[in-house]
Amino acid sequence: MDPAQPVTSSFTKALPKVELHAHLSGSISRQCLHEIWERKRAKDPCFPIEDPLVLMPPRKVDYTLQTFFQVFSKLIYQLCDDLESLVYATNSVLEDFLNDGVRYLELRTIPRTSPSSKITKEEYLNTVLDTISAFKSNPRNKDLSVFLILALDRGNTTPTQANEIIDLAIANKHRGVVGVDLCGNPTQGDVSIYRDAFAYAKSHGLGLTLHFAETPTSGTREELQTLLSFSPDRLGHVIHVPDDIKAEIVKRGLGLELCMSCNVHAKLFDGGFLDHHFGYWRHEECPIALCTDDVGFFCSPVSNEYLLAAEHFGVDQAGLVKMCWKSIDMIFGGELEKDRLRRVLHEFEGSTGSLE
Ligand SMILES: CNc1ncnc2c1ncn2[C@@H]1O[C@H](COP(=O)(O)O)[C@@H](O)[C@H]1O
Repeated sequence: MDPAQPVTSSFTKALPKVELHAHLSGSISRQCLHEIWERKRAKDPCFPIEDPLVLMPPRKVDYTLQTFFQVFSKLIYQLCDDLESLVYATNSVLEDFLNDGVRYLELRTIPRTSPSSKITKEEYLNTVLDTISAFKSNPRNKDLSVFLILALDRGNTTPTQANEIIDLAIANKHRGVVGVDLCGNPTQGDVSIYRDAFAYAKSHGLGLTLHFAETPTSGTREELQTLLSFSPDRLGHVIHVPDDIKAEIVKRGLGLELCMSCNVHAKLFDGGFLDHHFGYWRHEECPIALCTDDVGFFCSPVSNEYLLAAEHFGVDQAGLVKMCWKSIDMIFGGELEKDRLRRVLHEFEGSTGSLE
């Protein structure tokens, strides 16, 4: 590898990447949503939802928190409210990550009933897991390992429901559920009510990742101290963090899932790419995985997130590869997967001359 060579999109696409922070429903491409819509429309000409390509025009990425969460309830969940559409969408998401050069994926999703209550949480989860399993068994997809994280929707999940989701996660560990997450609208809910649920998850060997300091209101010292008291393994977003809490994160060496395009386009802080806190965290010891969050909204695949790190922060080829080496330590998928990824990255390092 020659650090003097510029970082190109073919380099970041070929770079063997891990994607650790991707919400299933937010990762569905507009084209895929459109195809699901067409199928529904063919079956029922009165299907009341407008074409996703009209509701989410091709280059639109400026989804702020005011509009963002509504798109799930008013569009995506209405389209993926039956098992056939869920399978179609999940396959499409997996293929998109594979085609972007992702070699290890931890997809996350909130087990949910469909708006029309045609699906139970168990059916939802079984369908996603069956789809992942069928995808993995196809030799064409052998380069991508896929695992699942179950998420709790803060503000919309009672402690009892949280425990039920953790029960589902524990019961499906053998099928590839590796962790749990706390997500949802960061302006809602009291995170302290999930203490017991997360302790229960950890006691069964599940990894714990938390959406952390996404907005100033969810970045209060009280909330962040509560979240850190759950002993998370990784943190997502990590935007509005006071200095003493930053120091604690560094002391613990927590893995950071940073989502540049999401944070900039959703205006989760004032400023552009150059002001993104990747610029701060990249100089700390914590491992970083650049992630997409919701590529269906922000239209920046993982390879582009690595390209942005090069363009805006001057990270060279060697720097990006080093980040990928460190990000392997963050995965919840176990030592065999870590070994596999190290082999893949090693091979990549040996072959990069041909990419330049
Ligand atoms: C700004 N980024 C974000 N912050 C917080 N929560 C987010 C999110 N992006 C997505 N979600 C959460 O994930 C769900 C969609 O995926 P699943 O239906 O579970 O697969 C959304 O409803 C939201 O609760």
